[in-house]
Amino acid sequence: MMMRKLTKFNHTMGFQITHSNKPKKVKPFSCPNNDDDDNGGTNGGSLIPDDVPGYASWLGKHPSALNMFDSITKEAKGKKVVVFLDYDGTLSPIVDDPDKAFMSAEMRMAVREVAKHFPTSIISGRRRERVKEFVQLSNVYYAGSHGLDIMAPPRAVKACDKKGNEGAFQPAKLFLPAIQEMSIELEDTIREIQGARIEDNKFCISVHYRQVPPKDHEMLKEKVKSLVGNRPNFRLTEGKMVLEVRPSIEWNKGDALNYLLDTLGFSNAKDVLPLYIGDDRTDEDAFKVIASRREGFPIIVSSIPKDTIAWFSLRDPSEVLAFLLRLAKWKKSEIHFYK
Ligand SMILES: O=P(O)(O)OC[C@H]1O[C@H](O[C@H]2O[C@H](CO)[C@@H](O)[C@H](O)[C@H]2O)[C@H](O)[C@@H](O)[C@@H]1O
Repeated sequence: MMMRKLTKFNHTMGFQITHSNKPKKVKPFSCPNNDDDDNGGTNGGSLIPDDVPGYASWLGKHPSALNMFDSITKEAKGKKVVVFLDYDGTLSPIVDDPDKAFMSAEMRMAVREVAKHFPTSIISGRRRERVKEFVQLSNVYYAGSHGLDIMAPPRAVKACDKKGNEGAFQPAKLFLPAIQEMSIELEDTIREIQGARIEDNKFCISVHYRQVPPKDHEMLKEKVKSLVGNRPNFRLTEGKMVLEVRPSIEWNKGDALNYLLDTLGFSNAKDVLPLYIGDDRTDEDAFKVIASRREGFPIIVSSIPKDTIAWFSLRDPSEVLAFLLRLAKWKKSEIHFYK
């Protein structure tokens, strides 16, 4: 269905699939034994994405959003574009130490420019405050913990806690004591595993194994799965060399996207065009929402072929940067044209 729509869209727009003019050198995969992990644009080396088996034909199904740019803006003309961005692997490269996943100054400038022209939100698995520390922008909205902690526009206050977090929408708040207990149990569970670490993301907990010797990966996963399997209040999702322990409520990045569209005042708008850029499995929930709206653009960041329902792709954060800069430039030129 999606492919049919994409094909029709390409046809209507006279679109032609080509590779982007990006520098060819990218780095080898740091973790070759994890099928789901791509290089996130960080590792130095000689692997060329076009040489990755299956990448060229995958790109045929998920064309570069840079090559599609003119078609995207043609579709966006006169509509209200709303931008949603993931953080890790999208705005910042994947690195070994989660505390060092810094965003470049160029990327910050690009996001700031985009946010000047379009309502822009960052939806991350991390705790909301942490993402804000990394991003350091006041003109974007932040959703942390995979959308379980959303700071929406002030006029759309849906929840207010007594600790002063006025305006934050936190649908899993009642789970907080249980999450804190779970965090302690997880620490105990992984204590003996070399390189394993816990990241407390407030409404969810990440168990990182990027720095765990490969021989111990399965053992770590088994231990965490068995702990979480015994706690009906929790569920487990997997990201890039990370297990994400989340409260078992039906709420994901797709729901967060809908919530933000709603609070931004676009719930009934016919001419709204959400654009979501993300690299990880949890971003697929947001892609799904856009796909079902039949308006907007789900864009995956990946330099290896992977299963996705995103229509378009960008190879790594450097292509995300190029795309965002073009988007801001396009809007500026439009404003100038109509003046
Ligand atoms: O939704 P996201 O913003 O993409 O968050 C997903 C996870 O991202 C972070 O982990 C990932 O990036 C780290 C830094 O590059 C990397 O070391 C790790 O292996 C990746 O999985 C974050 O630290 C996690 O808490 C998020 O769940």
